[in-house]
Amino acid sequence: MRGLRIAVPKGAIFEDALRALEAAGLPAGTLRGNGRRLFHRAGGVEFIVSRPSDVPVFVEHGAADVGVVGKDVLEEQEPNVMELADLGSGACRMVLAAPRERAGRVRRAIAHAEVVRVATKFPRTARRYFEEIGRQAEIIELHGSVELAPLVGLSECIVDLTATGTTLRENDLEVLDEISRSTARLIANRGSYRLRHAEISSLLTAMEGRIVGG
Ligand SMILES: Nc1ncnc2c1ncn2[C@@H]1O[C@H](COP(=O)(O)OP(=O)(O)OP(=O)(O)O)[C@@H](O)[C@H]1O
Ligand SMILES: O=P(O)(O)OC[C@H]1O[C@H](OP(=O)(O)OP(=O)(O)O)[C@H](O)[C@@H]1O
Repeated sequence: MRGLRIAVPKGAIFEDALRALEAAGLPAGTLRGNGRRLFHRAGGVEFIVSRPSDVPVFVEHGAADVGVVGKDVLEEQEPNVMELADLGSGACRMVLAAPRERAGRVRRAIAHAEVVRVATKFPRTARRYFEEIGRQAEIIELHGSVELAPLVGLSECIVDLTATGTTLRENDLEVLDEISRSTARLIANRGSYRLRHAEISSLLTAMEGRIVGG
């Protein structure tokens, strides 16, 4: 049987994921400075490096046994995987935001149940939020730089992640509402969790000892 295969997301939580895996005794450091290489085998385990939003896809289909992914992505995709642990890192908030000088107008439009245009990388999360508050929205899906949309009239507001607040501030956007909070999670394929139970639970135990706030 091949070694346990672990999906690591590139981007914002790449470095924290490597640190958590290294702290659990895995040779994840091999992924650092390894250029464009996406598949690594080291110390009896395998690592794949994917786009953050693709981690649950690899794990759900069993192409990876476990993976690290933001809770925001799990809430958006609702993949059929097991969520094993909150790693505490990658803390950010999913918010509704609008241009500062038009924030009042957008607030009133939502309060009066007018249809507002919302740009987002998280269409299901945005739709669910507007359903929960009983308001209507036209969702415009983007794949990045969402903050740009209300600045050029593509939308009136956005649903996006904020961490330090720098991106919102530099684009003169203001938070209207907090939708949820997110941190990085360790997830597992359901079949792998049964078949590789010993390996996955010892990884979980080793990682849990190092979890931020755990
Ligand atoms: N500024 C941030 N600070 C801390 N964590 C963040 C920040 N932005 C996003 N995250 C967390 O890191 C995860 C990956 O975000 P990142 O911005 O690297 O990927 P992405 O470009 O959105 O992914 P994809 O390419 O799959 O669309 C997010 O799902 C979220 O959980
Ligand atoms: O509050 P801050 O610390 O500024 O971080 C928030 C930004 O980080 C993420 O963007 P990312 O860098 O992934 O770029 P993207 O716009 O392409 O998603 C997120 O989508 C925000 O744009």
